[in-house]
Amino acid sequence: MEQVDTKMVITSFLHARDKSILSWNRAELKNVKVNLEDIIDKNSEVTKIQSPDQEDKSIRVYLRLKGGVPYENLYQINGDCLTCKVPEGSYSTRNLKYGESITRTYGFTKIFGPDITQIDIFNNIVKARLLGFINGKNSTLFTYGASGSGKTFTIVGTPEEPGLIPRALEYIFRTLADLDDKPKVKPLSNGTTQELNANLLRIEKYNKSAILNATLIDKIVHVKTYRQMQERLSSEPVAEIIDIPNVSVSIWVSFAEIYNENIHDLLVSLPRGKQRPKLTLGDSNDQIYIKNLTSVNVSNGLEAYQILQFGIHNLRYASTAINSHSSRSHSIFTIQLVQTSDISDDVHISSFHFCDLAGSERMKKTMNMGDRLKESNNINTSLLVLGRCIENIRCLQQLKDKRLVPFRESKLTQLFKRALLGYENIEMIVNINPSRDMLDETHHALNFSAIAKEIIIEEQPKKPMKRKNRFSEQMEHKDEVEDRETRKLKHMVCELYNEIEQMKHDHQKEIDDEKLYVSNLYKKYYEDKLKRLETEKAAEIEMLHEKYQLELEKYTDDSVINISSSSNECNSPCTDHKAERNSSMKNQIDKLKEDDLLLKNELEEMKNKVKRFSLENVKLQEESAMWRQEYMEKDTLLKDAQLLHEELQEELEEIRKELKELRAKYIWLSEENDRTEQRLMYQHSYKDSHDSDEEENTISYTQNQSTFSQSSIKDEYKKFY
Ligand SMILES: Nc1ncnc2c1ncn2[C@@H]1O[C@H](COP(=O)(O)OP(=O)(O)OP(=O)(O)O)[C@@H](O)[C@H]1O
Repeated sequence: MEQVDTKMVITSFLHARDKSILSWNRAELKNVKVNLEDIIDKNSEVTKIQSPDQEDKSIRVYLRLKGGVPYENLYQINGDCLTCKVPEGSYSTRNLKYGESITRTYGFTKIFGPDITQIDIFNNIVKARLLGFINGKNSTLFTYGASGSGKTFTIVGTPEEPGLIPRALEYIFRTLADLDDKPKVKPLSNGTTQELNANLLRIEKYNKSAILNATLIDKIVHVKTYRQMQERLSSEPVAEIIDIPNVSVSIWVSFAEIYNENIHDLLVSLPRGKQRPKLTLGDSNDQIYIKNLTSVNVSNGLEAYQILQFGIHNLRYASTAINSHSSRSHSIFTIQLVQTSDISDDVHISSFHFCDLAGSERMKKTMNMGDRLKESNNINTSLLVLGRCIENIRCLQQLKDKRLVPFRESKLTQLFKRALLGYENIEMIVNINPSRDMLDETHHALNFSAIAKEIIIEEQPKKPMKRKNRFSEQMEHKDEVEDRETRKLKHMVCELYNEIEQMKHDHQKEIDDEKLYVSNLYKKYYEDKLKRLETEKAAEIEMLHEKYQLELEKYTDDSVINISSSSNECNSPCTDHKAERNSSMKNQIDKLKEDDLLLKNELEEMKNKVKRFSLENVKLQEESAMWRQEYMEKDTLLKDAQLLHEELQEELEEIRKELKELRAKYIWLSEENDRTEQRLMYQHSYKDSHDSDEEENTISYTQNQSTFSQSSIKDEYKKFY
């Protein structure tokens, strides 16, 4: 029996919180070293099996057992219950007396055994939620489990076995046939929307194509993989096509990761070596959101798949002793559905979050050091905070025990506060690796699921969100908007300049490539010529060879006849001469044979060379076609960018003109004001110098003058306009 180092196990689950997680003035919690195991032990009733009625109201928690690993005699599945036998020596039996063992039964919404396929998981867990999502409801799906238990496999999958996100995207695009590829509004991360005019739409498209064309090689691979995946998925039952009358629908996706308690945007293309900037959290009406998170409008499954792959490429993975490709961060992929009414100002946004949690892990098993160790601490701590939040919510809801839920102690729990409190649909897939080696981790995950399943969810009403009146919105944020717009415009102009520079560079490269292409054409022409010559030469050699062969045969026959006829004769003076001639002829024939062999070898070499050249040529032609296509795309982009640039310049010019006019008006009005004041001063001094009986006349005169001057100002002002 394997002896477990208890001390090591405790620290593995409950390592002290990393200082980076805490605010500088917040004290470390005292009970941070309490394990979920202890919570379970104290509240043994949490493992109770729920009635179907309770089941409907609480968080749906599913269990998936990893496939392809030895399934030992530790687990027993009875319907939706899993009975787990914990052998002696395990960390989970640390409080038991010698010889005792524990058996605990856990209830789940559904259990998926090791043979279950990805499509079964999708049909049972996500499909119904997607219909709710299309109907305007928010949903969140978590995958929880130890490192290497199959969370990423479940949520992303492989091209051969696509996971929940690619399937959900494909389902949405197959279900919503009429998508708006020119959306009227964009969902902002704070829950509000931004109206999209032609310019902003163009910027959106430009940003998207920057992601789609990030690297040509990846693009080709992703397009090919997607086509294969789509072919596979197309054999699965087709979803009913939903057409919502008088409503325009658009799909937006975003992708973020929480790594070492820092939030990063995964859909930003950065120059090589540049660090991904950290994003902060914002709070709008008690809804926590990630500020400035990129949201990309996607019009079809292929675009969505490419963007998903772009984000995955930016995710942090590392090799640990447990999983050679272990996610080191929590990743959150969000699909947003924006529905805008064609007949009113109504906008409704629904979100579906897929949250792939980083795997909980034991330091001893992962053998992590340095950066990996810090990552592990942060991962385990944020999962611990998640566990504590869930436990406290359960106590609040069921035992009416007033407890503070420590949402603020990790970014993950802050972000999903509403979902965890039961205000949104929430599903949890607990992945376990049923091998004996992972027993403690599995036990831990099962206990976590038992608490999570107790949380009660509330009915989610669909609230249409009224778009703000454009004028009032502008008045409210006039200064802020102006400021932001100017900054945005400046930034855009800079970016466009950079882009134009980049495109010039690319253009030059294209020209070089074209040159290469032309030189290849010449090369091919000369190669063909060479080939022709070689064939002709080979035929000539062949002919010569045959001729020599004939001559040789003829000569040999003659010589043999001559030699045999003369053998009986006496030694004539010409016998020696003939023998000499014979041997010289033989030498010549041998030499000719050698030459022939050499020529044959040369010919063979030539043939190989030609074969190689033609293969290279085909390759070069393919590359050239690819480059030409890319060039054409870039050219269109450049033209678009130039058009946008010109339009922006015109807009800027108009703004400058307006400002100039306003400044002239202002100067004219202030001068006019000075003149009126001078006139009035003059009239006052005139009044003082006259006696009282003239006073009334003066006043009326002054009033007349003043009225005159005011009306003349008005006239002039009208004239000015
Ligand atoms: N049900 C399954 N069937 C076949 N292979 C699986 C299954 N689940 C997981 N795997 C394989 O096991 C390996 C580890 O899985 P995966 O990366 O999904 O684990 P993880 O829980 O996300 O780990 P980490 O938290 O370390 O990122 C992968 O190679 C994956 O393909």
